[in-house]
Amino acid sequence: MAPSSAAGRGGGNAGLADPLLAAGDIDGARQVGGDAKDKYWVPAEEEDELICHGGGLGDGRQPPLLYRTFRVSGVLLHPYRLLTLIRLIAVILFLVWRMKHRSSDAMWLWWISVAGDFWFGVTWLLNQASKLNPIKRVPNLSLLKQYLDDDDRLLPAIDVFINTVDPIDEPMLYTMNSVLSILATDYPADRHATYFSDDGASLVHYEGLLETARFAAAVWVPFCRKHRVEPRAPEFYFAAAKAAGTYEGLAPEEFVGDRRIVRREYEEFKARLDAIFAVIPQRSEAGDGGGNDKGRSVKATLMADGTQWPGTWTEPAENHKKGQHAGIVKVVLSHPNDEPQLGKPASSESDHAMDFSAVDIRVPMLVYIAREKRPGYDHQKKAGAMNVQLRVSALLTNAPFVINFDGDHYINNSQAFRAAMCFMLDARHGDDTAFVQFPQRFDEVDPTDRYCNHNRVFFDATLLGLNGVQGPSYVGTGCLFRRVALYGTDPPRWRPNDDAKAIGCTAKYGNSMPFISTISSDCSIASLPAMAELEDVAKCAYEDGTDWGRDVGWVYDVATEDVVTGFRLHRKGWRSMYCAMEPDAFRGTAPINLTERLYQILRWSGGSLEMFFSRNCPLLAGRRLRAMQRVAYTNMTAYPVSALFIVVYDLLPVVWLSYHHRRRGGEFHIQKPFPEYVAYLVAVIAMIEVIGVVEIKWAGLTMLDWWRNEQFYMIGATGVYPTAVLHILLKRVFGMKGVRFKLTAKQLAVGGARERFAEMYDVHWAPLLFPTMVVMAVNVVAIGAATGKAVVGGWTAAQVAGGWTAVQIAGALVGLLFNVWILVLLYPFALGIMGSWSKRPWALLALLVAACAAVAAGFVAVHAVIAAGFGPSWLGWSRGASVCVTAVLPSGWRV
Ligand SMILES: O=c1ccn([C@@H]2O[C@H](COP(=O)(O)OP(=O)(O)O[C@H]3O[C@H](CO)[C@@H](O)[C@H](O)[C@H]3O)[C@@H](O)[C@H]2O)c(=O)[nH]1
Ligand SMILES: [Mn+2]
Repeated sequence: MAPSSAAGRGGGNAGLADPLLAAGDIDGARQVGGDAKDKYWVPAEEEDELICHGGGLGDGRQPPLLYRTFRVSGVLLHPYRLLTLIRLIAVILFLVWRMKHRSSDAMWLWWISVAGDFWFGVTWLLNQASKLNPIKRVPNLSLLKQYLDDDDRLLPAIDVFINTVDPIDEPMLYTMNSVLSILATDYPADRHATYFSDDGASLVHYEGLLETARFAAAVWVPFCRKHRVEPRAPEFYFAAAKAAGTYEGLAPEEFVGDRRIVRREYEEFKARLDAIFAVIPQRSEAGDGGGNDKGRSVKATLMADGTQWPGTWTEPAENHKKGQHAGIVKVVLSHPNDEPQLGKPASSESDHAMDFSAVDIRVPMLVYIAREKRPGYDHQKKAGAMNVQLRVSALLTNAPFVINFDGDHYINNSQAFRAAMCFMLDARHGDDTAFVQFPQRFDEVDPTDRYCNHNRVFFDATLLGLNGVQGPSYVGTGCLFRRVALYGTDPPRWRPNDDAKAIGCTAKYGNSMPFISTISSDCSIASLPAMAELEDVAKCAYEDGTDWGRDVGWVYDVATEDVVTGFRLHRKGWRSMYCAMEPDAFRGTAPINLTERLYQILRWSGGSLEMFFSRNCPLLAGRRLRAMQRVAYTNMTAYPVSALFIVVYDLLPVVWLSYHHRRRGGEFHIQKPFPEYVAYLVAVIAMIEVIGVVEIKWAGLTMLDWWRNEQFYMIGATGVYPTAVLHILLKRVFGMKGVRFKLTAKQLAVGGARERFAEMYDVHWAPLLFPTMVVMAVNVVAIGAATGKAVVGGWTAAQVAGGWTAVQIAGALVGLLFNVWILVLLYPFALGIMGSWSKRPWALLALLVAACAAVAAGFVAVHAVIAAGFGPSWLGWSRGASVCVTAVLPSGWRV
C-alpha cells in the first residue's frame, strides 16, 4: 500500500540501507540534519532493550546488534501526546455535555447521533493510541557483513514466493520482470530459490518462465552482478532516466558497451515473451492433439515437445479449464552448486559479447507451480496458493525463511534480503521475530496520487506506531517470514522447555511423510524428491481435515489473508519488525482506476470485518497479544462499522424534510442548544487536523499525503464501508458468501501504446459508485437550497420571526461550510466519475457551481410559489441539511 521523496543514494551499502545515517557513518551516533524526513528522529536508549535469546546463526557466537533504534524527538513527541490527551478530554466533555442536554427536535435521532459520536470518539482513540510511541529501526548492513566474516555463504537461505493468476490481467512482462529482479538480487545464488505460483495454470506462464530463465542466466544476472546495477528489474532499470548513483561495479570502462548489448537483448527477450501468446495457439492448432484427443472437437494445448499441457487450455476442456486441472510442479532452473562459478571471457562469436570471466554466473533455483484445482473445493485464492508454495518449497529447499511477492512487485533495492536478516539474526528480538514487513511502494501512480494509492499515512505513520508495540501488521507483498512460525510453533520466549522444533503430525500437517520430516530437519537440498511427492502436496484434497489455513500456514476464509495471518502470529506471542529502506526495498503497481481502487478497499474493509467476526477476533486473543497491539487490531478490523452511523447521517436531510413538512415550518435542531453543539463539533474536528499536522512532521509526510488520506476515508465511508458491512451481515445472518477476492486488474503502462495514466480516466460504472454519488447530490442540494434561501431573504425573515441571534446565523453559516467541506473531501471521487473530463478540473468546479445554482434557482422559484399563498414554508430544512452532514466528518479514524 506507499513511496517517499527519494533521498540521494549514499555511497556504500551502508548508505543504501541507512536512511537515518550519512553514507558510511556506520556507528550512526550522528543524526542527519540534511534529510527533512528524519529531522525529528533521535537514537533510542538501546540499553533498555533486553538481550534475551542470542539470535544469530546458531553457531555459538554472540551476534552483534544488527539494527539501531530511533524514536521521535521530544520536540514533537510531547506535543503530539499532549494534543491527543487534550482532544480526548474535549471529546469526553462533549459527550458529557450532550448527555446533560437531552434536547432535540427528534429524540430518536438524538440517540443515534450520540451513539455515533461516542463510536467515533472510541475509534479515534483506538487509532490514535497505537501511534503514540513510533519507532524506526535501521538495519546495519556493514555489521552484518562483519558478523558473517565477509562470507556470504553463511547467510541463511530464503525461499521466495511469487504469485500470479493471469498473464493478461497481470501483464506477464511485469511478472517476469519481478522474477528477473529476484533471480538477480544481491544474495548468494545457492542461498535462495524462487517458487512461482500460477493460479491460472497457463502454459503461457510456464513458457514465459523458461524464456526468463534463459535470459537471466545468459545475460541479465551476470550483467547485474558485474556492474552492480539497480534496480534489477530490466523494465524499470532501462526506464530510469540515468543511473543515479556512482558506478559501483567491477568494470567501469565496459559498462556503456555492455549496457547497450543488454538493452538490445532485453528488447529481443520482450519480443519472445510477446510471441508466446501467439505461438502456443498456433502450435496447438497445427498439432494432432497430442495423440489422445483425435476425433474430439477441442484442440489440446501443446507444449513445445508436442505433448499435452496438463494445466488449462486455450480452448477450455474437461480437466483442462479454470478451476479444474491437474497440479503441476516443474523445476525450471535447478539448484546451483555451493561454489561460485565464473563465466567466459568475451569472444568474437556473437553469443559471448560480454566478458563475464570475473563474474559468478550461477542463477538461483526456479520452480513453476500450478496447484491442482477441482470443482467443489474452495481454493482459498492467494492464501491457498501460498500454502502450496510453502509445502513444495519445504520438499525442495526448505529454507528457514520465506518471503512473498505479488506478481507485480519487484525488488528495487538488492540489499533488501540482507536488511531483513539484520532483524532476524539480531541478538535482541531476532529469535522471537516471525516476520519483517517492508512498506509497499508504487510506480505509475499519478503525481497527485488522486486515490491515495500510496497510503503514506498508513505506511509512514501507523506502521511505525505499531513498530513501537509488538510490530507492524502483515499487509501482504514484501514480507519475510520465519518458516517455523508459519507452521504454528510458539516463539522461543513462550516456549518453556525450548523444544525448538515443532513436532510434526499428520492430523495437523497432512499425510505427506516427506513433508512432515522436513519440519524438524534443517535446510536440505540434498536430492530432488520424486515428482509424485511434490504433486501430492499440491493437491486440493491434501488439506482436508488438517490444520492448514487455520493454525498452520496462511489463514483461510478471510479476504485479507495478510492481516489475519499476521494476527495469528502476534497472538502466539511472536513479534514483527518494520523495515523501510532508501531506496525502497520493493516496488509495485497500484490500481489508479476509481472502480478498481474501490473494489480493493472493499476487499480490505470486508476482510477486516470478516476477521473481527471470526475466531480471529482481536478481543478473543490471549495474554500473549500485547494490550496496545490488541487495541490496534481492534481498530484495524472494526473500523468499517463507522459506516453504519455515517449512512444514517447521510440520510438525515430526508428525515429533516419530512419532519418539517409535518411540523409546518420552523427550524429543526438535532441538538439544542444548537450554537454550543456546533462549537463543540468544530473544536473536536479541528483538533484532528492539528494533531495531523504534528504527525505529518514526524512521519515526514506532505500535507497532500495527509489530505488524500482524509479524502479517501470519506470516499470509502460513504460507499464502500457500508457495502462491506452489508456483506458481512448477509454472510452472518443468511449464510451467504463473504467478500470475494477480486483480482485488481493491472494495466501495462509501458510501451507508449496508451497514454500515461489512461486508466485513471476510464470510468467503469458499478453499483459501488452510487451511494457516494447520492451523498454528493445531497450536499449540492443543501448548498443550493441554502443559497436560494439567502437570496429570497429567508434567513432574515426567519431571524426576525424567531428572534435569531448572531450566534445562530454563524451556526447556519458553519453548516453551509460543512457541506462545502464534504464536497471538497469527495472531490477525487467526483473527478473519478468524470472520466477524461477530469483533466480539466475547472470543468468540475463549474459543474458543481452550476448544480448549486440550479438548485438555488429552483428554490427561489418554489419560494415564489409559496409566497403566492400556497401553504407554509417547509424549506427551512435546508439549513438542517447543511448541519446534518457535519457529523460525517470524523475522518482519519481508521487504519
Ligand atoms: O486466486 C488468487 C488471487 C490472487 N492471487 C495473487 O494475489 C496477489 C495480490 O492480488 P491483487 O489483485 O494485486 O490485490 P492487491 O489489493 O493489489 O493486493 C494487496 O492486498 C492483498 C490482500 O487483500 C495482499 O495479499 C497483497 O499482498 C497486497 O499487495 C497477486 O499477486 C495475485 O496474483 C493469487 O495468487 N491467487
Ligand atoms: Mn496488487
